[in-house]
Amino acid sequence: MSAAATGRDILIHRDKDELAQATAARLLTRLADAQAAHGTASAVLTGGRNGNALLAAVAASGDRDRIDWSRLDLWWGDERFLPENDPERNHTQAREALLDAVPLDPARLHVMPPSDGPYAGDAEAAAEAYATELAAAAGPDATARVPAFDVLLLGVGPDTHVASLFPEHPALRETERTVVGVHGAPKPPPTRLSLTLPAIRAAREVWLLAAGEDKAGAVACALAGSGELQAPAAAVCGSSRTLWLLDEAAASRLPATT
Ligand SMILES: O=C1O[C@H](COP(=O)(O)O)[C@@H](O)[C@H](O)[C@H]1O
Repeated sequence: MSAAATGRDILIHRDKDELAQATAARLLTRLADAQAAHGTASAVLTGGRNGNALLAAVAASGDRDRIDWSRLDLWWGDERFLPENDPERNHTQAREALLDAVPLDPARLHVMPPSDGPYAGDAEAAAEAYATELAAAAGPDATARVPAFDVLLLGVGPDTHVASLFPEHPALRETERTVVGVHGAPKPPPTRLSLTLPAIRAAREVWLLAAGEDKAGAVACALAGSGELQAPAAAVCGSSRTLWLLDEAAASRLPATT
């Protein structure tokens, strides 16, 4: 299913700070609604500049305790395969931005394995372990081998990558596995773990974040209907909603009719 198949919404905020604050408010509302509807909520986090800015805005929000943090499952869309606590790991950066400041249930915090843990340098084994954890949480009735996440966040890279799915990379062609080891990534570090397109598309809502001039070409290219292999951001969608959250600089090359 392509992103075009489910349609998409595009919201443009003035600048990166307004984008982060408005998205934090939107995320807290979405998760509070999910907890009201089915007791728990689930979100998939993204790293990178916009992902970290969003988490910092949640941390600073006066509304952050509108959600019950102990009934929130947090997953990762991708991770840089580095030693535990490495400052370049997405999880390390998220801890600093938000996670250490809120009362999460450690059993609901689903961290992708580091490179120095039990999988010692074996990204494939680490990916398989995370896929097993996802499948266990999906439950026996799930149509996919991952939970139907309430919100899955994706930062859009300047080359249109999302999670650790890079243009023309073989990981983009994966149709069976839900998590893969990514080797030879063009952005450091070269070895990463990533959800695959089928796992991402199982989410109820997929939100793509992009701020800044350096993202304008990627946003225009993905929203112009580029091929999935050329522009991974064009390949993702949620089963209920696909929402692009931009600032004016990132939206500056979109045609006026978008
Ligand atoms: O390396 C990564 O990059 C992307 C985008 O990051 P940005 O700094 O260009 O916004 C991010 O979404 C991904 O999680 C991360 O591993």
